Amino acid sequence: MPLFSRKKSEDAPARPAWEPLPPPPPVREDGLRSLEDHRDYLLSCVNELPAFGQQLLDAVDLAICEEVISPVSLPGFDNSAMDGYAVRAQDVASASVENPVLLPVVGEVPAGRPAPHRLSPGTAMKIMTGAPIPRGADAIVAYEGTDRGATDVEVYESSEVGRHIRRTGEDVAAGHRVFRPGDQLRPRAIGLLAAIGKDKVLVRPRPRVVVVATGSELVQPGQPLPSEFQIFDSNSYLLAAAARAAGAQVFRVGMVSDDPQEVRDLIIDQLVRADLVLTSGGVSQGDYDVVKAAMPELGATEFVQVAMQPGKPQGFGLIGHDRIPMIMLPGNPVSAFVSFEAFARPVIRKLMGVTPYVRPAAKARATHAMSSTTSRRRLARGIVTHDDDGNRLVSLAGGYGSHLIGDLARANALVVLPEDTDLVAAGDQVEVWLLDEGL
Ligand SMILES: Nc1nc2c(c(=O)[nH]1)N[C@H]1C(S)=C(S)[C@@H](COP(=O)(O)OP(=O)(O)OC[C@H]3O[C@@H](n4cnc5c(N)ncnc54)[C@H](O)[C@@H]3O)O[C@H]1N2
Ligand code: MOO
Repeated sequence: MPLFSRKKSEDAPARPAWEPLPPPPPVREDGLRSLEDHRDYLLSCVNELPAFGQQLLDAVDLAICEEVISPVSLPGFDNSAMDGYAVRAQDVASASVENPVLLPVVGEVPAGRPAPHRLSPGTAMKIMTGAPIPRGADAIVAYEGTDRGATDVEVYESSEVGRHIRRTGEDVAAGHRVFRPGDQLRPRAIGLLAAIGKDKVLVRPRPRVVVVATGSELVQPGQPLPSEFQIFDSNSYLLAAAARAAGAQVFRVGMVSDDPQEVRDLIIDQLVRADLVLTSGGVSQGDYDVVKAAMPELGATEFVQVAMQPGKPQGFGLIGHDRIPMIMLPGNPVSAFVSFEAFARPVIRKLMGVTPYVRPAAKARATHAMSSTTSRRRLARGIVTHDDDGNRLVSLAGGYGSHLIGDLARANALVVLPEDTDLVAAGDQVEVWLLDEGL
């Protein structure tokens, strides 16, 4: 016993009283929270990132936050769809290969310039694709229907009023709304914005997502494994790649050991550049479950068990004074990925303002029996194919274990096996989350 001992409260550094998390949804009688309740709770705890003006090419795939009314018509003026001659349809009505019509060529209109003068009856004017139709002309004859003459042209085919003429506003009318807030700017949309003369748009930025893997057993890929009992860190790559595919700007920090102070120091350093922090590992019941041990000191946190397999242990927090959202995923690689799909991807999409936040569910016919787990939703790894009629079929990509990253890599879907069902029979329809496009 020391003679003098200081009071405990003086020893321990004062722990800031973090503003608590919003009230979480209640757990079920078995102590688990449903997948939907947990996902909706996380979504309710994050806000869309503020919008800012971006150059067009930096806005690809982002959600626009303004209504865009086209200030111009597209096309902006009647113009030619072909290189050829502007004529009056009635002047070439009788033209054929046997009986060509001969017209004097009275001028030329390149793209970007007006016609030199009005087209008089009985004459032709050379015209290039995109050039404005001269007043007096009402049809185009393409070069291929003529002898391409420079001073006079022999026309071998008839035309009709409007042939090869692209009309003002037939694509987009001036004053028409071309985008509304929330639309995601795919490359085609970027093309339209440029076509109506916009060089900047108001969009929500890509969320900056910091990815950290925890675990003293982890070794950086590319380095030698110091012992046969260590493993390469796959989760930080898996999660970074998935976050990038979801639209985030990713900072893969890599690995940190199971030392709580090291984890805290690293997270504090990273908060400054994060809109979201994703970690893997250290959220279960183990003696070294470092994330669970370290993070409550840095913010308001919650560790909960979700009624899903894999992905049961989950952590969430609003960290630091800026309350940066942090999703603490379980360490088993398949658990980390499935949890990313269920929770982190919707959150990233909400930060970006891109809807729907959740992947739309699809259906597929099971090609063989699949077993669920009692009271937990099973998200099995599946391979979706199509039958001859184009209907979706799904079979399992290997086993149910949450360490089977080889099977995960072969899968293109997650098969949702309900908690109230023990067995899905061959031929039954099941819900699938399609992970790749075009399935
Ligand atoms: N007594 C109990 N033990 C466990 C429970 C439980 O309820 N009671 N839950 C199990 C479930 S379910 C899961 S999921 C895991 C989650 O554990 P942690 O989040 O604490 O993860 P770790 O223990 O750190 O790692 C689990 C597993 O994954 C491997 N791992 C971790 N990080 C990586 C990485 N970056 N790259 C590749 N592999 C990684 C790690 O080596 C472990 O094998 O807990 C169960 N236990
Ligand atoms: O729930 Mo854990 O994620 O099964 O492996």
